[in-house]
Amino acid sequence: MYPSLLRRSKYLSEQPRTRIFIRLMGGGPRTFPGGLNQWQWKRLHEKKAKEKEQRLLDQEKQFFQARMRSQIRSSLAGQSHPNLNPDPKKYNPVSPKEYLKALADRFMKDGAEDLWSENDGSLKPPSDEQTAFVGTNQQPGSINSLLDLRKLISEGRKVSQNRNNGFNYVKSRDYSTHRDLDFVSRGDFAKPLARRQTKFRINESSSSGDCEDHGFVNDNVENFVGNSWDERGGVSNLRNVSDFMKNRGSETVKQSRFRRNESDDDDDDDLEGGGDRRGRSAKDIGSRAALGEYDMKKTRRVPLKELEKNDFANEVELIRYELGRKKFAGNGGNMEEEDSILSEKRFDECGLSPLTVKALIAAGYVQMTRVQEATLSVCLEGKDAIVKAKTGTGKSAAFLLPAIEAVLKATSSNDKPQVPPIYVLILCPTRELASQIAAEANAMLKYHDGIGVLTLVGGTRFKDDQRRLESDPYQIIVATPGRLLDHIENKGGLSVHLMGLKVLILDEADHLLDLGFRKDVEKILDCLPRQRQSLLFSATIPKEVRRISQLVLKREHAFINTVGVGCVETPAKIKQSFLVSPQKLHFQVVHHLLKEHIQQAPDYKVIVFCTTGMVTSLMYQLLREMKMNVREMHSRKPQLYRTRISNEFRESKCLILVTSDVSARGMNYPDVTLVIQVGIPYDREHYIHRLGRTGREGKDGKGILLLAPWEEYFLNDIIRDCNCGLMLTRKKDLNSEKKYARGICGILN
Ligand SMILES: Nc1ncnc2c1ncn2[C@@H]1O[C@H](COP(=O)(O)OP(=O)(O)OP(=O)(O)O)[C@@H](O)[C@H]1O
Repeated sequence: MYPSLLRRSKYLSEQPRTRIFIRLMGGGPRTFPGGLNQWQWKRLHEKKAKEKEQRLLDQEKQFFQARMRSQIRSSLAGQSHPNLNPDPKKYNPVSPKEYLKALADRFMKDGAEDLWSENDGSLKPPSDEQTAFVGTNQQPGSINSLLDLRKLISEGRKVSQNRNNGFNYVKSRDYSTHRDLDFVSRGDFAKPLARRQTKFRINESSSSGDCEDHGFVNDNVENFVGNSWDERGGVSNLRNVSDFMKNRGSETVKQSRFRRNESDDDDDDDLEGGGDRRGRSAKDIGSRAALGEYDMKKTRRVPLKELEKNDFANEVELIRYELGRKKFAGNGGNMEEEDSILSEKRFDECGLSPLTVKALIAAGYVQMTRVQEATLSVCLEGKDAIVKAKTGTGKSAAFLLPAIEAVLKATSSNDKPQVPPIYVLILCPTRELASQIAAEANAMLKYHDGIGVLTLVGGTRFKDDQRRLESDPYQIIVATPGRLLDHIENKGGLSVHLMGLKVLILDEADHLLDLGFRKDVEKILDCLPRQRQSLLFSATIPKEVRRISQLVLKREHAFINTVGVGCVETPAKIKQSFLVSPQKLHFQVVHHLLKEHIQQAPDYKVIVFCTTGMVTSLMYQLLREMKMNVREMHSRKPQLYRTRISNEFRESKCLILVTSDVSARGMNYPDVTLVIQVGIPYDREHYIHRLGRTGREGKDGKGILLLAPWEEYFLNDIIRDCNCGLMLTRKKDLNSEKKYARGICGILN
């Protein structure tokens, strides 16, 4: 094919609608209905979508105008309009233009400015008062400042909706607990706002014993209180309000701020914390009141896009989850118990086969975990789903159980295919994880005869795989993408077996859809039947992955998120801290941390993550020289060695595993007491997954992130984007502690 054609087809295949079409047509059509070419077809759809949005906006406007007319009529008649606020002094109505702007905010997304027409008034700069509220460094009159203002209005509106709209209640639930302050204080953005809160949090932490076990890190926590945020340049980092707004966490601050404004006027000043607020309060600008109570619409417009539909499903799941939590709290559960991963529902209540339930009980599973409860009903119905739940909460069983049920259903049907089909394909990123999942599946199949599970992973003899595939029928395959693709491309007949596939599962889906694996996964997908159920699971699902997930999932899929929108993504019981010290001292620091931990926890089990295989190997050798009980695991080691070490570490106590990221995701080593991450993790997701090797099943755990001074910026990344934990960025010059010259440490949650 010509290069330009190649480029074109690549671009087209990235366009969801066209891609689906291409897939349906098997290879991509040259012409589209009506004799249109690809580009005309694409433009036609874009135009239609725009027109639809414009129509909806027009409808909203008409609705508003009708409301205004009825309001004017009733005021002329001397009656009070039901939608008018009874206390006009308290809630001054805004002008229709301002209202329209706020209204347009509903369509506030990329390119929404196009929806504005001259009739809506020109895009004027915000008034002085508004600018004063929004921030300080904006150029008056710049479009950016206006957009920020709009965004702010819409944020305020959302918060006011939270109070009125049942669905949005869930989103705001965390603000109403003592976690408010954790949430608000998280991140640099919070510094100018919440010095008092931070002190409060520290005191709270110490009094609840949160910080007690942090060793030398915690010794300095009290001293941190006295330091100023400005030490780290945190306040000055926020160069302007755009930065502030872009910051996801800042939305949290805004929301919390509004919420507090609405609920408790007396506390406004404390939360606003100084110079940013003049004149108008948040209530005047952002809340429902700011819209003069004209905006009484209780139900939201029907979402247009698929993603919005999924958000709705997400909201429903959140409500279910929240109701469960409330019910539990109502039954006398306290906060501590609420952190348990288990729900109240038992496995025998959800329509699983009795033999599976028997095997689960034999494995010690009686009650479901929350993620299992949330997903099982959806998955058992055969729907596609993308599921996000914290590390160590039982996601593996959540996808294995519906997979096993699908196999049972398929085998019990009367169709007897000539080639024994593979009914379930589970893809995962690492070999050890594949073996672990296969072992768990086998445990659940303990009482089912004739259902086989096969792992296809790299590092083993290809021929052995082939021999096994030929000799025995396997209904469930657990594979890493590379090896599976080898089999598919090798024309060993695997593709034929895969034609009967019923369920495809991507564990650690975000990683598998990441650039490193995506090409292989796409090739595999091309060989699978389209009529199948697809399930995607991970503890982290960034937005981009949600979008890419459309590659795998059907249009009508469920998005189940048991983490909660905007909630901390790491298990609550893991105490996280960080340490910044010169890189040349890292080895000594790790050695010291390990010695200290071994003294504190006699049954220690520690994982030390290093950035590369070579560093892992070096760290292992040094620690071994220091007579520590240590093992190493990284991709440079042969598979047999890796499997042996993995099994040994799973069974043992009093052992240290030095490893690269091959152990970062999914590995379930029980009772790991400490995770040390040496050097900057690849990204925030890696940080979360590595940390998640401890504190599993709702147990306690500790995580320490050790950074070089030039890697310190990563702290801002995890604060800003991931809500990994509360970030008390207090830090302490450890010169006095000679061991870590110029070291800096702090508590992450
Ligand atoms: N219903 C249950 N009852 C008791 N224990 C369970 C239950 N479900 C899972 N577990 C246990 O919880 C632990 C964590 O499970 P699992 O490895 O599936 O977590 P995960 O959510 O997949 O974690 P990760 O995100 O790290 O992959 C395992 O030890 C598993 O045996």
